[in-house]
Amino acid sequence: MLLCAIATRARLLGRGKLLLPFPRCKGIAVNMSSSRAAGKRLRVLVDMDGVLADFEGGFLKEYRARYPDEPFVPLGDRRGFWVSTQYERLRKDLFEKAVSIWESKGFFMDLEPLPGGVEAVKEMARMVDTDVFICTSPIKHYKHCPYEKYAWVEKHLGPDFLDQVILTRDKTLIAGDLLIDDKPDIQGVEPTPAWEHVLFTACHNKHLSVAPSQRRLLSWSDDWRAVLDSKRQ
Ligand SMILES: Cc1cn([C@H]2C[C@H](OP(=O)(O)O)[C@@H](CO)O2)c(=O)[nH]c1=O
Ligand SMILES: [Mg+2]
Repeated sequence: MLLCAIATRARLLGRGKLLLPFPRCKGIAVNMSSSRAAGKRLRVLVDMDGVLADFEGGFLKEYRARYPDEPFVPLGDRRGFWVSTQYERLRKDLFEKAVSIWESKGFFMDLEPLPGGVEAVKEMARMVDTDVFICTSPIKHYKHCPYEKYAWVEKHLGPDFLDQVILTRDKTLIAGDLLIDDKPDIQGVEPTPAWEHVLFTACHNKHLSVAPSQRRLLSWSDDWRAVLDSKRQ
């Protein structure tokens, strides 16, 4: 109630900031950035690995360079989200070899952008009434990955985009209208996340039949603009 009263009396400033009109509150900006508070802004959460950055391609290239004599899984034969699980099935000790690749310095930093992803995110960010966040999970071996994820965003999307990075191991806690993510099952402590999960097609999930209610984006050439528009009021 009080917040409502404050909000109605406040002057709206640019992107979701309210400047209180009361003399004693002069100059105090209250963050009203949530799409709910602003009324009609769309909030899009975009995953990083497998959606913007080519984790699978980068992994296979590095694995083959480091272990040229070991068996490997061609991208066309990938099944299941976790690379290490499939490698372990191939031969038990390949689990550790696979893990050693993404725990190495430079792995996340050097991932190539997936076609069209960076351009799509930049375009989304320019759309009216649209907020875009990169929502990505760091691996638990934290020595390089969190730093390199930020560095990747700075390199490919620019330093201003660093404000849009959300690092979390539990994406169900993040509120948004859409989550574009290549992981088929996104679970966490929140049983009913705010977002609709749009499954981004990747080599490991393309054979899965998804629930009729779940939407897919086949690639960044697919009609992601229509998916966003469908969520606007
Ligand atoms: C181990 C592993 C991680 N990842 C990605 C997912 C997470 O990033 P993202 O949330 O950006 O998709 C990150 C940590 O698990 O690495 C895979 O995509 N496949 C894997 O097999
Ligand atoms: Mg991913």
